Amino acid sequence: MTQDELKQAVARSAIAYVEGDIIGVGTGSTANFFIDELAKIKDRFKGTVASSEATAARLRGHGIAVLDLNDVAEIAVYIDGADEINAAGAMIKGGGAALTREKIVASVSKKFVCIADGSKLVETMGKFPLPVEVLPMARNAVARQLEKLGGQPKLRLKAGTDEAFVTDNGGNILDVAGLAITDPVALEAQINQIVGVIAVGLFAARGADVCLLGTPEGVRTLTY
Ligand SMILES: O=C(CO)[C@H](O)[C@H](O)COP(=O)(O)O
Repeated sequence: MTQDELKQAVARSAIAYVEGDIIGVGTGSTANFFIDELAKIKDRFKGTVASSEATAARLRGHGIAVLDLNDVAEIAVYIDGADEINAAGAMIKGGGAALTREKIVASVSKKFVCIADGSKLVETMGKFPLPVEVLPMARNAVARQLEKLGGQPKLRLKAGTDEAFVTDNGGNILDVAGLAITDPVALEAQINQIVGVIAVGLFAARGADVCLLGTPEGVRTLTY
């Protein structure tokens, strides 16, 4: 099976977790497969809250309503991919640059269902460089603080240019290599304290409740 077929399989399995009137929807290639599956059952719910402009556009393209989070009191379930996930359900996210809105939508959702191909399950997180969204004026100051934590931050660039990538929120992203994340909850709290950080792509204090992991033998369900 290809990685895309594994992603498609978990996206299909995630439909069983759809509940409530409003669905929280993540960002990335796995989330895109999920959106395509969600479109098939769009008469079963009222609308969605999207974690990025790209996700909102794909949902609207399927004729699915996208609501402003300010108009939503409660989300029963948030479904999203991950760049890495560990045995406790802590994740690295943000490869697709949507970490801040993903964290916000996840924080108001009762259940977080992570959908990922099997390659994302790791023992110790940090091989995937940790994305940190920062205010542009603070990016060098934050980078120096991240170096003190043992990381090697690198400014994410717009593909094919040497200009800084700009997120949906007007932020920049530092991708931090070289961190062996043995205590994800503590590191998340520590990075959140750095002035100029908008959000860190460590989802540990609020990790996944369920992970649907695509493997060649079928979809494995991990619960936390
Ligand atoms: O956090 C994310 C976007 O900000 C994605 O969930 C993460 O990058 C995984 O992406 P993909 O499903 O394409 O492997």
